[in-house]
Amino acid sequence: MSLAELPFALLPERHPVAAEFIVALALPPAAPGASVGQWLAGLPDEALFDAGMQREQLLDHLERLVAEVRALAEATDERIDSLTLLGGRDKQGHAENRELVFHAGEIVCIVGPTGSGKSRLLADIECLAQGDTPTGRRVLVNGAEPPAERRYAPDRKLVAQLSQNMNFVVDLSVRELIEMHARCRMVADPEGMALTVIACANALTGEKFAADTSVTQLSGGQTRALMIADAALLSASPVVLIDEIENAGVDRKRALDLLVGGAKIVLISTHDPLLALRGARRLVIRNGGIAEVLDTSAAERRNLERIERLDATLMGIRERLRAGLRIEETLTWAE
Ligand SMILES: Nc1ncnc2c1ncn2[C@@H]1O[C@H](COP(=O)(O)OP(=O)(O)OP(=O)(O)O)[C@@H](O)[C@H]1O
Repeated sequence: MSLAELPFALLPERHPVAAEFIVALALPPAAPGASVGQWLAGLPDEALFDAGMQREQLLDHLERLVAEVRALAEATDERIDSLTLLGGRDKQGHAENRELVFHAGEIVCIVGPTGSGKSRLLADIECLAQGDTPTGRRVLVNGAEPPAERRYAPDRKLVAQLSQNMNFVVDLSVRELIEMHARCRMVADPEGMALTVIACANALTGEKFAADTSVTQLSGGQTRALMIADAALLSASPVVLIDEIENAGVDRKRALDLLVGGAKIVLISTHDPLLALRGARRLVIRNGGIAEVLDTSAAERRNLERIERLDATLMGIRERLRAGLRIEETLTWAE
């Protein structure tokens, strides 16, 4: 059925963006039972004049809007089961000689000294490098070279990157911002989704915030928590890259659980043992190249449990300091 034949009453359900466009132009709704074409034919000239549109142009506009929305939905719904990283060369030009495959639901950590090339590796994945970055690495999607439009069209990005700083250029409430994102993603219930994302973000951070808080008033930790919850629940990107989440006042364990729950590939650059040992494996970067790939061993997993207990004790001390209490008892680390 063409758009002109569609009953006008079905427009909000079938093509919500087109329905919103009509509301935004302040055009009057159709008589009961009318199709979109009949509505268009019956629109008073002055309403069209006020909207700055001609009759034929309006149908053309609506049809293009519907087609674009459909193309966008098809592009972002494509499943990513794996990313393959084909090695390039380190800063000295030595070949990496590696082929690594990352699967959906996997956490991969990237460790290495300052300046060794961790961010470069994330950037190679972000731009789906094809031998055209300083490292010469290549990235395959589901085992094949990604088409060029994948790399360059911003609305078809596979990768959501959570960077260290997030500056908001608009002054919206948290609820408005996330609802806006949900609408762009064509989520069925944007209001409900916004509340879910906010509740999740609040579960990740010690300092809770209200839905009506302005985004510019969020602390660093709150912003981070919001971006993580948004990336986990609302982002269509099947790959999430994180450049450090330590020291941001975020519950890192929960954040990772949330992110991998959505069958995403999570790559995280970190020196935090809590995060580095939670991944199935970690890439050791030296001198711009992947020097080693370490699978997390059984002994390391056992140590992770100890480190988690240590971290819980430290968090408890932090909470007490925050509450203005003294820390005077002799501290012991229970095993
Ligand atoms: N294989 C490579 N060939 C050439 N240049 C490289 C290579 N890998 C990294 N570099 C360059 O080295 C510099 C440092 O790399 P990068 O910023 O990725 O380090 P980092 O490990 O993230 O550092 P930090 O921990 O301080 O954030 C960058 O300019 C980067 O482009």
